Amino acid sequence: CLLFKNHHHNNNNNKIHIQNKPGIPKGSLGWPFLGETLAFIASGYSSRPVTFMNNRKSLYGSVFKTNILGTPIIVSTDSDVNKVVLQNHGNTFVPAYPKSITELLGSFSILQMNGNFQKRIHSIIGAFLKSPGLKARITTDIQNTVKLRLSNWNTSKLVYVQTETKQITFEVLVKVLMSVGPGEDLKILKREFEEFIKALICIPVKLPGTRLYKSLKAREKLLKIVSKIVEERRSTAAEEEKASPRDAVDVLLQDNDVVQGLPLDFISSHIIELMIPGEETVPMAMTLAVKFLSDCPVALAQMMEENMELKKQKDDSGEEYTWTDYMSLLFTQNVISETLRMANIINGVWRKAQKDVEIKGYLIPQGWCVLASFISVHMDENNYTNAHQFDPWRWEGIGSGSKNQNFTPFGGGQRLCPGIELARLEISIFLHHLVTTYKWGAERDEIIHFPTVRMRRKLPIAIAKH
Ligand code: HEM
Repeated sequence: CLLFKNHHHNNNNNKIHIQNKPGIPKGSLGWPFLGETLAFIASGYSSRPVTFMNNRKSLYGSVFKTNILGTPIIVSTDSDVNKVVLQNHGNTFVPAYPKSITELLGSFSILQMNGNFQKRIHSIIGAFLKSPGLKARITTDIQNTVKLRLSNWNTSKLVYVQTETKQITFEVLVKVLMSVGPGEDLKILKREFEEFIKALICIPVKLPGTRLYKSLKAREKLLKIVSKIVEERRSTAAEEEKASPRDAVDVLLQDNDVVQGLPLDFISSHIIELMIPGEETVPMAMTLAVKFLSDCPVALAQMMEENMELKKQKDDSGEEYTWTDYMSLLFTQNVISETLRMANIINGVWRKAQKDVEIKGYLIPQGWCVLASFISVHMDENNYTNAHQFDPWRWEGIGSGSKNQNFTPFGGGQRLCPGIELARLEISIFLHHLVTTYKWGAERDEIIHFPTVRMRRKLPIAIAKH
């Protein structure tokens, strides 16, 4: 990314060494401007992205300071400290992402909102995503999308798992958010959305031709399409339809009518911003599950057996699958937990302290950013024996409850991901139909962790029908 290359020549030998105030975590802020960004990125491109954190943890302790992506920041690799940051009693911590992310999100994005507004949006979206009505409907929708996509796979060609899962999850996402089905609108939304998020970590300059400029342009186009949908909905929605919302547009319109009276543009931008957390995360979890299973035939065999059993039962009885059918596949759920632990799709969350806070003897001074590093906790040998090994059996009898502070792929506390159940359902449905329809062999590929988690070659697999 340009940000880092451009300033390379500014390097000189003046490494910054800030004197430690008592209690401020130890650590090095690295070079002027660049800080320790290069080491951080290099680690993100290696097969052990946690190395950056581990090296500093062994030098300075489990909470340390550094300077990455243009931000001096205190990093916590300690799950007790992370818990306090996530719980955020007294609203001490506000979200604080690098500048290009905040530019793109817009100030009303739930990911950067604070206080009552965030709580309100969080609770209505969470309530909708967890409602039994949505669960029943969306289970069928997801199944149809997955089955149709899988049936189009060609056994004589390589299948790129990352591309396929992105298509599936995008379709599900726009269905949940705005009830758009397959067709021209979906294609345009996908194209513009992909353009929009490309700049999530890049140079924060809005000149024509730059990544951010292009992305903000794409955002304008998206806003137009979504606003049209929202407007049509508002003018046609009958009272009874509003009573049980069909999608996030209904939910926000309903809420808007009751309390806010905000312009429709606000609702449309909320919808776009709600696409961000669900768009990359779910397909990457699916893709990495396929990757880890390909590398662990014993786990794949056990998972296949469990899923074949359910399929047979359904075929024999002629009954429809329900949400709970998928959730009752215990080994498959363990595979998903283990995938999320190792994948670290969201490797941590960024916050800024609004006042001085002391946690476990570490001072986080007012105005400092904090990165609660999930990857460090998930890959810590003290929490998980052979942490770099894919071992779904380690979850047997433990489960993946939200009380486990050493397992936070969905964050926690005040901002715990409201899409948690939907995400697990989507992954379960995809894996069920994949393993009961096809056998496969994966080609060599590598996981890259920066700026976001992805496969270098989009994970090509050769498939054969059972
Ligand atoms: C495997 C998939 C997913 C992972 C790993 C994931 C992870 C996360 C994490 C770690 C957070 C907390 C961010 C923070 O504390 O700043 C979060 C928040 C959020 N997620 Fe997810 N997510 C996933 C899927 C989804 C889906 C499918 C949706 C919805 C369609 C969704 C919607 C949200 C929203 C709206 C927030 C913001 C909540 C708030 O700030 O109040 N996520 N997610």
